[in-house]
Amino acid sequence: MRIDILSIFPDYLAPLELSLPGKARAKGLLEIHVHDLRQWTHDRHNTADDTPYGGGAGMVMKPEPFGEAFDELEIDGATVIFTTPSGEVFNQELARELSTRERIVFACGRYEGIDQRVIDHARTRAEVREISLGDYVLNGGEVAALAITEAVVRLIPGFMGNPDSLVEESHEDGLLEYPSYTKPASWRGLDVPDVLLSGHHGEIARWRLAQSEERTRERRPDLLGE
Ligand SMILES: Nc1nc2cc(Br)ccc2s1
Repeated sequence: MRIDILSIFPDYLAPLELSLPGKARAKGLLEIHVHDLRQWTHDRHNTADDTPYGGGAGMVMKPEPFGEAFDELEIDGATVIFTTPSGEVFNQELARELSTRERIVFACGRYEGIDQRVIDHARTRAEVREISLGDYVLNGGEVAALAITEAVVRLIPGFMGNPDSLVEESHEDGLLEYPSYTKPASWRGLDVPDVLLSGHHGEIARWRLAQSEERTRERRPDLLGE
């Protein structure tokens, strides 16, 4: 998978140089390229935004820099993700879907958003998804691009050292994950549940499922359709 990220704050994406995606890069599974959108501006001030037609507060990101970036990056056939508070809310199902893509290009919005014609133009040459992290508003799309990238790349086959660790995660089976414990068996007067020390794998599996169902019902009844 190749990921390109367009932002006026490229340093914000620096965490992508850390270990998680770096391992995949080393294995040849993943390429990540972060681009400063201002390299496609040509005025003295490297202007990437302007006032909105129709008036209103705030600024809108200009279409020309994105258009030139799309041309140079040759986005045709890629999946272009616009991170935006008005997008579909990201979830594990969407992460799984995106992990199958060969090429993802993120266009990170700032200010009041990106000129609509950028999205409309992108749809003529690529798969476009408009994605939000949740029902809250950030100051820009970079944090969303970081989160989506991490959730997606860890699902790329061969990326995680132990693929089994992907199976029993929260949201993988529509439930929240059961509580986990490790040594010591007793800590500050708190003991590990006996069933986990029993060696009875069937009982352990039943206990873990019951814990997942109880935790999901308490914290996320929406995941159970309740
Ligand atoms: N939840 C989200 N908020 C925002 C805000 C901006 Br500005 C750009 C993208 C996103 S995704």
